[in-house]
Amino acid sequence: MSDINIQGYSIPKNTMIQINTYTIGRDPKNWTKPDEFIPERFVDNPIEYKGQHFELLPFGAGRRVCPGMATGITIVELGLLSLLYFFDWSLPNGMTTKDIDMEEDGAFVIAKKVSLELVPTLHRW
Ligand code: HEM
Repeated sequence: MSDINIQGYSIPKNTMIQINTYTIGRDPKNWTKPDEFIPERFVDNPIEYKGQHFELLPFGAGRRVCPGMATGITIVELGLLSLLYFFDWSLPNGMTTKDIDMEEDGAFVIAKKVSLELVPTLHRW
């Protein structure tokens, strides 16, 4: 370990550095309407999540990248796919999408402040 200089910032040796991937992933320089849920933004987009594109780092990057990346993606995709395939989803008590409170809460880990409540109905083909 030694002192280093990165893009004009001098960093003494033994400094602990934390990369704020939350902020990077919401940087308007990289993303249009970064706070909006627009999954289509990833269609035909060369930026992917595997740690090679620093605009999007859900699994980190480099030597300490998440070793469970493939498992994590499989669990999320399979879980989400099952929920969407087998159930139709609606909001309770006459709520509309505009009534969903998207406020976030937390510090190191961010989550929705108010839990999302949905009503699943078994889909019939
Ligand atoms: C969608 C699911 C997951 C996400 C978003 C995720 C995200 C992350 C992130 C951001 C890191 C830190 C990477 C870094 O320091 O640059 C990490 C590390 C790690 N993840 Fe995951 N992870 C997921 C699933 C999993 C699963 C399923 C496993 C194991 C079966 C796993 C095991 C680990 C381990 C052991 C580390 C520490 C690696 C190290 O420090 O060398 N993760 N993960």
